[in-house]
Amino acid sequence: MKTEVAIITITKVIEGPTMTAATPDEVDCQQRQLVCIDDSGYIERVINESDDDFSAVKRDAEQNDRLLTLKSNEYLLPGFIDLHVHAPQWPNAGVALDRPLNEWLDTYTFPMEAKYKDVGFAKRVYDDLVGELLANGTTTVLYFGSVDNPANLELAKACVNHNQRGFIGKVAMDNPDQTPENYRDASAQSAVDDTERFIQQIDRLNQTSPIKQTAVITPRFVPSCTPESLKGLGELAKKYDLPVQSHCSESDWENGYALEHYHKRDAEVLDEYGLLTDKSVMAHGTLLTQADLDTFKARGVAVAHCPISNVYFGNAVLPVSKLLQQQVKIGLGTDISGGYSPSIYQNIRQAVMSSRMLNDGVNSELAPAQRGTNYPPISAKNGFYLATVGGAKSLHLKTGQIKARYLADLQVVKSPLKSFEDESLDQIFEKIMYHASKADVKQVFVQGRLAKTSNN
Ligand SMILES: O=c1[nH]c(=O)c2nc[nH]c2[nH]1
Repeated sequence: MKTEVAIITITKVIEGPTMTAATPDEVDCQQRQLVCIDDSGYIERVINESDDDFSAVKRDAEQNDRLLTLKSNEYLLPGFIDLHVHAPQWPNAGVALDRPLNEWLDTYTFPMEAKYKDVGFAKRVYDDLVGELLANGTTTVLYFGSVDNPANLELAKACVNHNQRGFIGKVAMDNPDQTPENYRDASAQSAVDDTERFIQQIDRLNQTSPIKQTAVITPRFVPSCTPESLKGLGELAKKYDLPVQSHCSESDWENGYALEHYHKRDAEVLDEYGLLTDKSVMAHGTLLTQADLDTFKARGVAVAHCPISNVYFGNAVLPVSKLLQQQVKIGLGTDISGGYSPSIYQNIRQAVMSSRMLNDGVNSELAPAQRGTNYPPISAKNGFYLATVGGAKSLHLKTGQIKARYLADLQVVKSPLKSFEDESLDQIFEKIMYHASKADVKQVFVQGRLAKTSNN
């Protein structure tokens, strides 16, 4: 019997220095590699300068016009994965962050999200947002949409048009006590039915889109849902084996709501309704207890750490090093617009800074030994790991690293600062983490497809 041999065609070869997380604490930096990308958008091989066929592969790519050689101050990194974005809140980025969470939601956020009944408005905002996130080096995003499906479908189409991998949720919020009349699901049943309809719409969209989009079961959070919608959504998650996203233990007010209304922690409520699975991503978690973390670990639930947003609404600092040490899945999220910045670089920096304050403590009236906590601060390398490998593991994606058989989700980044003397790749890596902005992200590839380019 003849065995079929799949013929792999290399469509692009990128030559240059690479930086990819190897472990939470180590970044593998290489001075010169060839990253060979195949026609299905996967990295087929990574070739070192010392490998026998380095020159031959480079020559062949050059002759066939497939070689991209990075400029002398450019570096190839994996694209970032943003685990928490509220797409409809993009026009509000940076607005009213001094208000408490419940007031911010009622006064600014829900009224903005209600505007997405206007599909034309949705189209304009989502086109801009998806382009902006890609321009910042973000290749995969876990999005909260809004209540209204026509707008959510526009978000999915914007991802397809811009070549971004989107995980997108129709937001379910049917509790009349905690949601405004003009912006809520009419009933628990309609919240569940509309979620199922959105799953089918995404399936249809995927039949013609090269980069697949994924529908996500999205109960907004315990306060805005009724037990009936939580139950129905848990059943849908099981029926379709889909990812789930929500907010969990995100602030004193929200934490208190579950305790007062259910006499349970919100993690327990979500778990009871089948919403904590190994495909669940829970945003914030600043107030998770050890028992909650044990549940997350047992179920395989991931935390979307949103360090900028947590400064405003979190009421505490998430002990990232504790989660890493306990091997609870964790990645990074910008939380537009609870977080004002669409840049994962900025969130890496804030994650490091918040962790240092958690370790040191903040009250100068206390003696040093009483002031802080025992959770070690995290490093820029830890932050980079969360933004790449952590996100990929949370979404079960083979991406986030520059490795054979991984998706070619990549960003070309220019070193933001001049070098005045010889610097190690490790030093350059740290300077990129601390200084890079959108202007330094020169090209972005998602599944091998060019999604951003800039000529300067
Ligand atoms: O930061 C947040 N942004 C939101 O939109 C939201 N909804 C519930 N809880 C939330 N937290």
